[in-house]
Amino acid sequence: MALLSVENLNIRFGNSTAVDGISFSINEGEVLGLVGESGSGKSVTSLAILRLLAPSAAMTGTIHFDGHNLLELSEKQMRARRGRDISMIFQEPMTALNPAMTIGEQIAEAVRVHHPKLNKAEVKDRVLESLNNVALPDPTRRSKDYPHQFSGGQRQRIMIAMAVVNQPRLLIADEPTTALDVTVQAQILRLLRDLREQHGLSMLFISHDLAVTAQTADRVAVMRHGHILETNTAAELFRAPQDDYTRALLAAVPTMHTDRTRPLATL
Ligand SMILES: Nc1ncnc2c1ncn2[C@@H]1O[C@H](COP(=O)(O)OP(=O)(O)OP(=O)(O)O)[C@@H](O)[C@H]1O
Repeated sequence: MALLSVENLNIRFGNSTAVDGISFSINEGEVLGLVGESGSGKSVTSLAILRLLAPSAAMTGTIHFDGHNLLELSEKQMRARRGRDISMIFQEPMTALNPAMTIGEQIAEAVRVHHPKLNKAEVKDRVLESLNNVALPDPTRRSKDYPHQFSGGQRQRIMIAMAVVNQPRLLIADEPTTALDVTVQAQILRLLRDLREQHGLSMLFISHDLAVTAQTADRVAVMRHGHILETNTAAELFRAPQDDYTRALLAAVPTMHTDRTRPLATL
């Protein structure tokens, strides 16, 4: 059975439709990529899963997670799931991190919200373990530092540590590497792959970049103007794209295997 199953999800803001009857599912341990241009409805979809959209958003359809329709849960029931069963990371870690608190305190707070009975030493152990999991160097000392004392890539690691500290079953990663330079981007993608391998984390990986998505996801859903145009394994999508828009996205992907000695027309 799918861990997450979105069926016929429709999201409107007043008269404008942001998401128009989309369906997709994520199996246990699977990474689904959601790829599409700006404004296609990717972020709105992820916020709907966490029930974090403004009350002005009108939603129909179902979002089943672990057997429950999230759209029918009370706010209290949803709060118990956010950050514990389902976590999210964003493009810009500074929006998720509090600049006035040390990173250790912030991750500890994320632990205590869902595990109020743990004592101080147990919380501290979990904080250091999560910083170890994301390979932040010297976690004991650095947990006492503030967000601005880290590089962009380190901040992204810290946000990931905070997102996975309670061992969620689903991680929603919304453009997690877009703001990073290419080398750091590759390191963060590797980290996400490692976390998935080591902890069986399921993931919804959102990006406008098909190449990055294909490196990370098992299956990819291509989204445009609030619709999902096609969903396929990353390999099949590259081999035999079904939709013109997917073909256009693929044409924009630089290939490592291009033989530059051949004239362009024969490629
Ligand atoms: N609070 C809101 N009120 C009204 N319209 C909104 C609101 N949030 C999003 N939208 C609209 O919903 C549509 C989908 O936006 P969304 O942010 O999901 O796109 P996206 O694919 O994530 O793009 P980006 O990569 O730029 O974040 C857009 O047309 C956007 O203007």
